Amino acid sequence: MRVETQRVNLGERSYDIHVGSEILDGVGAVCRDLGLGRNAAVVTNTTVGPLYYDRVAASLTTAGFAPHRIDIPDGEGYKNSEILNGVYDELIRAGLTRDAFIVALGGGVVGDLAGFAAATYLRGVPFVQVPTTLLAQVDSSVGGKTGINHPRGKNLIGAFYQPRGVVIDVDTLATLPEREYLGGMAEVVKYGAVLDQEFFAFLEENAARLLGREREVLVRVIGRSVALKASVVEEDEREAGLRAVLNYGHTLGHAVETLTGYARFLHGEAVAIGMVQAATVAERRGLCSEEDAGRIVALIRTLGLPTELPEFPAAAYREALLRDKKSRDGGLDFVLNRGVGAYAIVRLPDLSEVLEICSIGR
Ligand SMILES: NC(=O)c1ccc[n+]([C@@H]2O[C@H](COP(=O)([O-])OP(=O)(O)OC[C@H]3O[C@@H](n4cnc5c(N)ncnc54)[C@H](O)[C@@H]3O)[C@@H](O)[C@H]2O)c1
Ligand SMILES: O=C(O)C(=O)C[C@@H](O)[C@H](O)[C@H](O)COP(=O)(O)O
Ligand SMILES: [Zn+2]
Repeated sequence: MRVETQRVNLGERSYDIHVGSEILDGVGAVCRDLGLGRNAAVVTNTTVGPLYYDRVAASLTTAGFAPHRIDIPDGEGYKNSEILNGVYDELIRAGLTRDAFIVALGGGVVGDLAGFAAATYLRGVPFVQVPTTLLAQVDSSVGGKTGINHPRGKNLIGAFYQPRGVVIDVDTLATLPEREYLGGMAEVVKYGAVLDQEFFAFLEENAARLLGREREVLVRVIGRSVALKASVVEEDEREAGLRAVLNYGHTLGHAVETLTGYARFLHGEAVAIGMVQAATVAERRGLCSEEDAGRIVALIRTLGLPTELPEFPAAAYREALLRDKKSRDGGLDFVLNRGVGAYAIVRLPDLSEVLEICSIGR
């Protein structure tokens, strides 16, 4: 199969995203072409490591690198400062100096945490993303948002730090559990819902093929998703404005994740719930017809994702929402869909409207 390469144009921080089949064995060659130093810390987790570490390590060794394996425990609940400190300990124990680099091999949790370790270890070493979940392939491996959660809120500690390259082997999705695969679909729906009407229609028409994980359709969907994300990041790398569009569904989604202790819903599931609520708010505000809001909800349902907000007191939602990074002065910028395939970022001076429309606290 062909390998498609897309460039993320960010001046001296530009990099390539390679998407294809059987390209895990090419990670070493990509790192060599980037001119990276000899020592590579491969951060992975206790699930992905046993599946894919050996292949990545072999390709690094063949390309002349010395790989060091660092395993973290598996789960969103471990995207925290304690585990991050453990990674620093391992980097120091291995004696890795500034000419070393980090390879993040895994899903978004590994990518975010390893990326933040790379941003901060010795004030910054290069890193390469090798995402192995659908979510990480279409979203978290691209764009340079790295970080960890805080018990009071999602991704509250982090840095913008771009990878030097991204290697996406779609074959790794063959071992991904169904629920995780569907969770990744939520971020795919997000791109269509607010950025690309044609892509949204393609997803509607090809939902069955996507559910069947057909490789051809997956390569196309991953390719379009990263292209859409790259175009947003190129315009607004540090989320001064436009990039907030990638947070569609996340304001309530993050609140749901925090309130449920990162245990009940996957990130993508929480985003799916948040998108349903955002479409409802958009409809009530006259930004979107009932039909278009219905299409968004229907696609989310077809892809087997949840739509119902879990019950918590309004005060709990209010507190969680105000911790959103788009919040200031008691209000927040809320990303809404304008029909299907376009967006509006609306300033909500207080949260009562959202709480009322979403029937929170009733
Ligand atoms: N930085 C960003 O721009 C960005 C974007 C979206 C999401 N995120 C973050 O990403 C995280 C969610 O990422 P995720 O959905 O990838 O979750 P995850 O990293 O927890 O991975 C999901 C599960 O799949 C397993 N897994 C990974 N690859 C596998 C494979 N190929 N085969 C079998 N099992 C595999 C993992 O071990 C884990 O159990 C959240 O923390 C979210 O905040 C970040
Ligand atoms: O890349 C972005 O920008 C995003 O918002 C992508 C989101 O899917 C992702 O979940 C991100 O980590 C959310 O970031 P946050 O700044 O809202 O914590
Ligand atoms: Zn997300």
